[in-house]
Amino acid sequence: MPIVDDRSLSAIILAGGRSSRMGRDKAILEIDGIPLLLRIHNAVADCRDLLGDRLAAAVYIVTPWGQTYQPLLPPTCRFIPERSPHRGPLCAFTQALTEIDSTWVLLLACDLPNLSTPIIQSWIDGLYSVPAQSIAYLPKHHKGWEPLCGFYRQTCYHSAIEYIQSGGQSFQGWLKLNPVTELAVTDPSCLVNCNTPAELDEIVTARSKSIADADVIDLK
Ligand SMILES: Nc1nc2c(ncn2[C@@H]2O[C@H](COP(=O)(O)OP(=O)(O)OP(=O)(O)O)[C@@H](O)[C@H]2O)c(=O)[nH]1
Ligand SMILES: [Mg+2]
Repeated sequence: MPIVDDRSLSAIILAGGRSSRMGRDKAILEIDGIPLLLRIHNAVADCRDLLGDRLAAAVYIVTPWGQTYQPLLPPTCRFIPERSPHRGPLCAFTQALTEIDSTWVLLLACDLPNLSTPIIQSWIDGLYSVPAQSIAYLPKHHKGWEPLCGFYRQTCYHSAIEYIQSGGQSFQGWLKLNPVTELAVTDPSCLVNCNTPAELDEIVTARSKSIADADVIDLK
């Protein structure tokens, strides 16, 4: 696919995991009545820099279960049916890259309930100062990169496919072989993802508490 615009950006949301730790499909779990997949879709779809006037083609969901998720999402959202389900996030991402023609891709997991449009927008603002040799712009945590909540150049496809063809499967392993620029995150709670029922409870409790605290401040 030709690369159309040096500053263009689209988004890929991965929603093909087994949710084995959660015990039920995470993508459709609701927080405040909104399924996690729709939440993350809306957070990114509302960003002003997302492919500009080609917004309709800007958000892609990679999943084997498009028919289940389609009714939950706006009709502008595009689905990429997974050719080989359950081969893991790196394979799903690499397949999706073949359908993307923007220079940059924001890759997101479906279970990031605290990520909001202003946060993503502020990250996008830093994107264009990333050195040309970096294949990605990602937050860091103590164990390595946060691969499912950050930006990749579309051209990383070549290195990803080479890594997969040599038997690699892990994002961390692939990223170690490539230059990556750190995306500095001021509040790490925006990266929280929910893998287990206990983590989901914790997130829901923290959100209710912050709403209650905000109400108290309002009343003062
Ligand atoms: N399309 C696609 N997405 C995947 C695949 N494996 C994981 N994901 C997604 O990658 C993101 C992060 O994965 P996890 O949080 O580990 O989710 P998971 O694999 O469903 O959960 P566990 O089975 O508990 O590990 C989630 O959005 C998953 O839906 C895959 O093979 N294909
Ligand atoms: Mg997760």
